[in-house]
Amino acid sequence: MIEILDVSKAYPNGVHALNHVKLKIDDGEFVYVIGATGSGKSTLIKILNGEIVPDEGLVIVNGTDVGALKHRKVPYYRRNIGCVFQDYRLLPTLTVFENIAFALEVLGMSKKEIRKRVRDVLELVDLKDKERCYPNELSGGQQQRVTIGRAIANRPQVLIADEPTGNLDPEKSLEIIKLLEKINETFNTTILMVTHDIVLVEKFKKRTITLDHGYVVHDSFKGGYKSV
Ligand SMILES: Nc1ncnc2c1ncn2[C@@H]1O[C@H](COP(=O)(O)OP(=O)(O)OP(=O)(O)O)[C@@H](O)[C@H]1O
Repeated sequence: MIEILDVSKAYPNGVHALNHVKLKIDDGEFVYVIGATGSGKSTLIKILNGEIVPDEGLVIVNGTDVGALKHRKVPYYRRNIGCVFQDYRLLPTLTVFENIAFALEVLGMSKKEIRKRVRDVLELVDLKDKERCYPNELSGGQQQRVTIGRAIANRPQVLIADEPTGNLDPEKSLEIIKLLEKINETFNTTILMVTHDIVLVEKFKKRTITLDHGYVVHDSFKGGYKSV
């Protein structure tokens, strides 16, 4: 479970990026985070993955007090948080197979386990026939599917996707959201997806949290809308 308890964050330039944010997200939920540019969405994600520490309040992810983590413990915490970004961030000199395998090698998995896991992941993201390709030989949608595969290869409990469809056309965006839904259903992974794509939000209805100037101004909670 993710608990964000009265979290505020201001940057040194005086911008209050988050103000008294309170949210509770259950295991296995699929949640959109929306809001205008500068409303605090990325700051919320950075606080969740331990990149920045809140000035006030607590962030508890699966029992871990993220803000209190020692610097050297953050990489271990992040093993449980898969991250996907708009700009894919694949390693250009590694094949699709190697990109996903690399994420598992650093966790110390055996070669045999890695091979099996990568094959399973490639099947899930429907890219078995592309395992020997390099990222620049793939379309944007395919690259994003590899990134998602890499992010979930070690079965994290939480997947954070920051504008995963930002560079894709509507058809490819649809594929990505369906893949995220499949991951959510197959592994019960909690998914937080930051998006500007209101068409997707309207079409694939899910709990939607709206930020405005660092405040949660709306939270549609499991179907019915509740204001905060
Ligand atoms: N490192 C930083 N230093 C100073 N101000 C920052 C920093 N990062 C973000 N901000 C400011 O904090 C506010 C929230 O930024 P944030 O990046 O969280 O918004 P966002 O909703 O993710 O925006 P976008 O949709 O454009 O990505 C903005 O006013 C932004 O200018």
